[in-house]
Amino acid sequence: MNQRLALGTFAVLLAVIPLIPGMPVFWVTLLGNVGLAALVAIGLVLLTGVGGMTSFGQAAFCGFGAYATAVLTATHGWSPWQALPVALAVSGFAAVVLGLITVRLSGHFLPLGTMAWGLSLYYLFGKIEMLGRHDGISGIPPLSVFGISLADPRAAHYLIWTVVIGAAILTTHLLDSRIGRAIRALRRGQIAAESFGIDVARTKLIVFVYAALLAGLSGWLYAHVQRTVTPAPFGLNAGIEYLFMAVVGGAGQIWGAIVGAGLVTLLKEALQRVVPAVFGTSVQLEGVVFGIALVALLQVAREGLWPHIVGLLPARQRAAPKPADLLARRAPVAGTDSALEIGRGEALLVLDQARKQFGGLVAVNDVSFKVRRGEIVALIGPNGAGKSTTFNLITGVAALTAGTVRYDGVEISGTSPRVIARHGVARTFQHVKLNPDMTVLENVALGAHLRGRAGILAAMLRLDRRDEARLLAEAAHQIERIGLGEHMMKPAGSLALGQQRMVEIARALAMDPELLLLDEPAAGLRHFEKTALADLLDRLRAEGMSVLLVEHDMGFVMGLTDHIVVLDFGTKIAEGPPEAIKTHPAVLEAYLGGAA
Ligand SMILES: Nc1ncnc2c1ncn2[C@@H]1O[C@H](COP(=O)(O)OP(=O)(O)OP(=O)(O)O)[C@@H](O)[C@H]1O
Repeated sequence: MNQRLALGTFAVLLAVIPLIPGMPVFWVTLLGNVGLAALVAIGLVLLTGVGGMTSFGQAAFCGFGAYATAVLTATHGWSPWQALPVALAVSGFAAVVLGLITVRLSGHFLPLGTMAWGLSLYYLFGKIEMLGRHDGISGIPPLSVFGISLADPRAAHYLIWTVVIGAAILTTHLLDSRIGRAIRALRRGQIAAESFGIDVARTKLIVFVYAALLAGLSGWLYAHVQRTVTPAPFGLNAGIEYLFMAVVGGAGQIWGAIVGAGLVTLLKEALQRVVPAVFGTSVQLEGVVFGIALVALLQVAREGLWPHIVGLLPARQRAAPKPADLLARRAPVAGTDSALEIGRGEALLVLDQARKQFGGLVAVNDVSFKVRRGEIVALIGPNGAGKSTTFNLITGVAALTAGTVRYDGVEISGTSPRVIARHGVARTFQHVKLNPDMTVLENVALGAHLRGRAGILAAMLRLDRRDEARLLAEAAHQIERIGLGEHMMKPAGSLALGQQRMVEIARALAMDPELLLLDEPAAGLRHFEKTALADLLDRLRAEGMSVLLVEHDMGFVMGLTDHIVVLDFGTKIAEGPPEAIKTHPAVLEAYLGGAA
């Protein structure tokens, strides 16, 4: 039984349950509640488990959806289906407003921020006259589909679960796409993601709104199933429960959200029956036992339940794409290699009196140099000389205190890493910044992000497959190029450090850059790997690419580069061809001190 069959079996079970003779309506209603909660939890998995943004306030978005449809249908006589787009728009708009404020928060301020609006919106719902204050709104009409009323929970069950399974499938598709990779990069590799042209703030907002829309949809369904809304189900407590569902199911697992929703809902229900029977009704211990049970569960299954469930299923039948198949789909990139030939020898990158101060420390002291087209330039100097800071000034990671950086005649100082990436500047990092849980192929495909077009809707509806195949083919080509083809489908975190550095180079090449910035590319590489890297850079230069590298391995630098710039204490002390630098007195003094 493969996973698709498992899903099919699950769907059939769901379809059959209401038809079982004698099945109490109560159980069908409970299953519907699981579905409604699962819808919110799917959004939370994307937001928290995948995107790394913890939200305690998700229940409030259910409230927006539920109250919007309650007002429109119960008070103004709209049909539920007419009210649906408005309910979603209200939830989405609230998410944009709250998201613009919240997603920029980092660390513990983000969850605290979500708690703050979770609490305040709950009180707001209970204060507004139009929303019926704490009594809420009743008399909400039931849903009907093609004239069939869904007032009976058994009928509503089918709609709820069709929506849940549909949402899970669409969200799974979304994650397996160009935008999905960008979302997955949010958790660990934000600086790297920006350096490859991914708009991190926008991507965070997209995820935030997506999760809120699912919550709003759940709220809309809830209102028409319950037929009455009050503030209680949309408060902070409910927000915490949704978060539990997402985490218990398996924080990064879309299908785990359904498992988590089922477990938490059923556990709560069971405890409400069992605990009073054991301890009596005078002490309300259900909440305490519920909390202890969930904490104990998370101790046993730290990654949530879904990985354990998947472990019980037979291995995934869908084979990983074969590198050769991927490569076969690679289309030649229009106007790259030949375009690089144009203007060889002209200045491409120009630093003019670039300066960076950290308080009183001058890390980069009015440094000027050029990188010409088709040239490999090395930036060398003792530890703390200012090399990485200079890289950060060029790539927009750090802002200049004074001076300018021009790229291809355009001033790029003061612009963001994303904009600089769009100019055709790709980089690697001194401390490797890969997403260890993503495969090598996916990591490298992140580098090709700007070369793809498909948006979020295309990804969800699987209309992006041609675009996706092209990006993966390009990534596969670059991985083959650096000699790591056999590792393509492994998690990047499982590779040796030297190999991870090479993967970063492949990722940078996947961007199809004109200028490649490499921060200590040979660090951690074995001798034969350094030789292979030097050969690769030599070939890239022959193709017309420009390279600026920071490197401590002098043998590597002297044998490869055309031009060397030497920094010491932030100041340029020499520049010239390798032969001149080897014997330059100031360089010998800086590296060897008085012994020179
Ligand atoms: N964010 C920062 N805040 C304060 N000081 C910093 C910051 N970043 C770098 N520095 C300081 O600036 C100086 C230059 O650091 P930088 O990392 O650019 O040197 P480097 O030549 O790359 O060194 P290494 O070869 O050891 O990586 C150092 O004195 C460093 O401590």
